Amino acid sequence: MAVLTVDVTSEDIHYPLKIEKGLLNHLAEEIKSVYKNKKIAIVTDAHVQALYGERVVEQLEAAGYELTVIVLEPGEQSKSLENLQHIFSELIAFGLSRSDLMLALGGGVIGDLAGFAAASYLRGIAFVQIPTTLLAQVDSSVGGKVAIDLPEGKNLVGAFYHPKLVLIDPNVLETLSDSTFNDGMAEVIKYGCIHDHDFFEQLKQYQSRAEVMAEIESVIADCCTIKRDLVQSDERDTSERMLLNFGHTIGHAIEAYYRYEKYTHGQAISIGMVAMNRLTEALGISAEGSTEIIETILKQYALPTELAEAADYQKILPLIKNDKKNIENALFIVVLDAIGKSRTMAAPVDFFAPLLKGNEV
Ligand SMILES: NC(=O)c1ccc[n+]([C@@H]2O[C@H](COP(=O)([O-])OP(=O)(O)OC[C@H]3O[C@@H](n4cnc5c(N)ncnc54)[C@H](O)[C@@H]3O)[C@@H](O)[C@H]2O)c1
Ligand SMILES: O=C(O)C(=O)C[C@@H](O)[C@H](O)[C@H](O)COP(=O)(O)O
Ligand SMILES: [Zn+2]
Repeated sequence: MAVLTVDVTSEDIHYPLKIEKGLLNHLAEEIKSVYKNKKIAIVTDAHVQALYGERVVEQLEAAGYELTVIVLEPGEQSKSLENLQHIFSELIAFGLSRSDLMLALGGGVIGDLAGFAAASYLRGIAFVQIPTTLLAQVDSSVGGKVAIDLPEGKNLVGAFYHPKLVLIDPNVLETLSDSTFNDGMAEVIKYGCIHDHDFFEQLKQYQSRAEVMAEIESVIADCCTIKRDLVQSDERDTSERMLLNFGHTIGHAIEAYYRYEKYTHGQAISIGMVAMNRLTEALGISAEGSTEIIETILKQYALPTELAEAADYQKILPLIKNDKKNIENALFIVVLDAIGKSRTMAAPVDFFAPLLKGNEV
């Protein structure tokens, strides 16, 4: 088992990320290591419940826990205020107290939503993340960003609230659809872009999902290590942590513009990374030819690199004003000087203007 620890010493927060094939089969002993009471509320979605719900419930019941399982509709639209209210009502009906536990079993949608419910229910209860998508195993379960979406923008209401434990079992990735696996690859590729050229080159060598899966534990550990280090140096997202937002300024606007229906998070940030780098390459900030290299690797994972409707670029731009990286009226963006080397910068007022012409830079 690979164990990484997240230490946010300024907040006295320390928790392990455990990565092991088959970890889901000895779940109860892992939960026992961080939780001594009886009641656990499991939040999951219908796909994950059908695949893994019984296995999780059987083990926890056999270990003597008293459970309730809250099952939500799969998909981004579930990361909503309505579902937050629904979860609170279920927790109250179950009589979950401040000293009890919530377990987030699912992808990034479940982790973000249940995590925010845990952060705010009774002003905060303990929670454990069991991420079941590649995206959640390499990114969303680590670092304590929890949130819901609003029609006005992604993750606009949330908190920094860390789990007590993150249990990552790569075996559960076997049941992902190709498209959901590829969503996770968009964030994996992001890590190469922002931080590690060698890692990016390694990703270029993989010819298929099976080849990635053959080395999945180290791929997950490499991504979690990059994220853990950035989170530890800037938990509240005011400096280095913002680098994790490469491609997200445009990506989040795309998701919101299409009401969280047309593009998944992974697909939207794939388009966002390419659009952002194309703009900065044209300005001479990013290395010549880097956009094409990024586009090529994203296409290897069947990720979109352009909006289906080029005219829509101009329609998504107004949503960028709601980006959380903005300071007063200044837009803050993440740019690559080269693949593997990123920084933040204040964007000039007309920075996004070329997109208004339909993505012709
Ligand atoms: N908090 C963070 O730091 C952070 C980081 C990155 C992304 N996110 C958020 O994560 C969300 C996207 O997460 P996602 O891509 O995991 O989407 P998701 O949670 O919607 O999961 C995608 C699909 O996979 C299904 N699924 C989950 N596990 C499965 C399994 N093992 N086998 C088969 N099907 C399975 C789900 O039911 C769903 O249909 C977005 O809301 C994004 O904003 C948060
Ligand atoms: O953890 C972070 O910090 C990230 O930016 C990781 C992103 O991949 C993730 O999508 C995150 O939810 C975006 O956060 P936001 O603050 O831009 O909503
Ligand atoms: Zn993301």
